[in-house]
Amino acid sequence: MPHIAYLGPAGTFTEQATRQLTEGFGAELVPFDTVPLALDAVRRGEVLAAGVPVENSVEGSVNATLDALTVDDPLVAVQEALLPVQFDLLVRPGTELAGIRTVASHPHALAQVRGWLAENLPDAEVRATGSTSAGAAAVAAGEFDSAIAAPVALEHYPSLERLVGGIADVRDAVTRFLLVRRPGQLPEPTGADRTSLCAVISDEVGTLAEMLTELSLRGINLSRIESRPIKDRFGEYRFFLDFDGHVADARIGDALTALRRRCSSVRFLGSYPKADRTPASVRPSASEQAFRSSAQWVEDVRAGRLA
Ligand SMILES: O=C(O)C(=O)C[C@]1(C(=O)O)C=C[C@@H](O)C=C1
Repeated sequence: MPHIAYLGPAGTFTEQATRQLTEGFGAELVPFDTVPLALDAVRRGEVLAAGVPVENSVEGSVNATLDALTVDDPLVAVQEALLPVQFDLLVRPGTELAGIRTVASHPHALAQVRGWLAENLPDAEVRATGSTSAGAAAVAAGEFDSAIAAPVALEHYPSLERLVGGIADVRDAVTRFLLVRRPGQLPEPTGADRTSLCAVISDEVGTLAEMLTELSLRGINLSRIESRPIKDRFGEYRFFLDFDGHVADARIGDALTALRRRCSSVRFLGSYPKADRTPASVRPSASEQAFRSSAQWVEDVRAGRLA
């Protein structure tokens, strides 16, 4: 039975997403305290894959995940899931809103309920934990008065109760998760795929614009660009790009070839089916057929088959 890592303990949104991503595999899910630890277990081959959060529609990128994907041996995403997020306020029985002095949760969760906390628990001290369910576990252990947790957390902490449900400053908030593995056979192209990569470019006039032009010239839709500091040199950044298409598609392969030439370094982070299954729109000049016939034409010219 394949073992799959996730950000634990049991009852996180990541666990829920990882169950969805591995449905039908008969996988055993293994909790880790942090995303980097989960990814290291994949690198060492202790687990087959890891489910990790990458981005939230309210709070943006999960930087711990992005950073952990750029260090050590490369890993690639093979599947994507989108999960709606709303939170419960969990407490020990008998606790009332007025008696809450501390509220614990993952920083990304706390950021998504900032408005609710300001209105309902203005005097409570906010404490960051490694995950939403780590917050719930700490409340069960008596360390904090309350936790902002995933609705599924209650199943795992039966000594707690839901004081308030459906908490969210933004009603339709969504978090995006990836299933990440060691490099190997890529998922088959489906026509509705996303490719992710991370590129470091030199600090010179126009390099970012030129990198993006390589995509737009080939009609490739960029769905996300994010920069993170390179860390060991001030003022230098790595760019995370997500765009429509699969590395097996001619236009994507052609764009990656160009990026590899232009950038100081490029790390491929995977080509995988998009969770929402919306097909990529491909202009006629960027179609497989257009790439094939023009490459054939160049070959014919080189071989002297055309005048
Ligand atoms: O703590 C959890 O439950 C997680 O799965 C992490 C995480 C995140 O990193 O964004 C996942 C979804 C929610 O947006 C809040 C927290």
